[in-house]
Amino acid sequence: MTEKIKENRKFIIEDISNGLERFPVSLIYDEIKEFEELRNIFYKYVNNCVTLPGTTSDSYYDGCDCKDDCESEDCGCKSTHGFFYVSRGLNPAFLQSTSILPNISVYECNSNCSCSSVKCPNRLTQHGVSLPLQIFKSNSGCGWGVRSHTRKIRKGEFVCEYAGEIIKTDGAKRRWITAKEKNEDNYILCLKEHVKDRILRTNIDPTHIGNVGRFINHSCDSNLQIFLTRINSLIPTAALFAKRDIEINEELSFDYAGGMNDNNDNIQEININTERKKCLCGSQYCKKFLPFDQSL
Ligand SMILES: C[S@@+](CC[C@H](N)C(=O)[O-])C[C@H]1O[C@@H](n2cnc3c(N)ncnc32)[C@H](O)[C@@H]1O
Repeated sequence: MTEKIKENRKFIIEDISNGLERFPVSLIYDEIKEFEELRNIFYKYVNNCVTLPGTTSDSYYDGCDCKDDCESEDCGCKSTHGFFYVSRGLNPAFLQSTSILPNISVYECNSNCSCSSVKCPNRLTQHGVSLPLQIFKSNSGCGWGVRSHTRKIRKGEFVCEYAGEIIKTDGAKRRWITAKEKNEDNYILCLKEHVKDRILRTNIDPTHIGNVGRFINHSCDSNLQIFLTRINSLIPTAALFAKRDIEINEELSFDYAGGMNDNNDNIQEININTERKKCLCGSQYCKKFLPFDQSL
């Protein structure tokens, strides 16, 4: 990892992903101490989630047998699961339809498909970061944050996934309690999908092992939205897409609750019981506290 001193006396790591992402992910900071503190906690960059024993999913879904790179409506993946992408981004219709974690999953073409892994338009998040993302100290008081520092992001564009260790729920509970006891930040994202009468739960912990998504802060009026995508595994990927056009250097954010409404009437009570963290997003729609998963 190369570290340079810039003229304005800020330090920059040119690519914290060490070449794992298609685009370098830079990290800019003012004091060596800040980077050393980060490295004591976050010690491994990965570009996809890593599974621990007991959390793997061996089942695959079938692929398509397209020879035309999935142009035709007969594509097995499209006709079975639907088609969500246009112009190398998420169809804006899906972004407008809901602000909550939608009860749909995007199925991308996968290693069982015969289409081109490069040209097929039904392969997007699997290519990883395609934007000049930069990790920086946010002005909001929320610690590190993420922005796109040399180009705008257009509505529907894929930004990055929220990658980390996939852990079981009892492990997530243990880790959450330990972090709370040590007064450390919580990074665990719990995804819940309602499938028939069951809730499928996926816990992602990027505290120590993760990607750039780990540095994205919460906002009650966010510019990114989570969608679940599935590629080569039934374990979903938490993919972050732009909800609207985003300016250069505008801080990126997503709703940690996936937009699911907290019951505001109970917020004070919950705060007393669980010591929820105050939200610093500064939006006019701010719900005052960070979302909290009560099952942890
Ligand atoms: C996924 S991390 C985001 C990156 C984090 N800022 C960092 O410095 O590593 C989540 C943590 O960031 C902080 N955070 C994120 N959004 C926040 C917000 N709107 N208000 C206050 N703290 C926030 C909280 O400490 C939270 O546990």
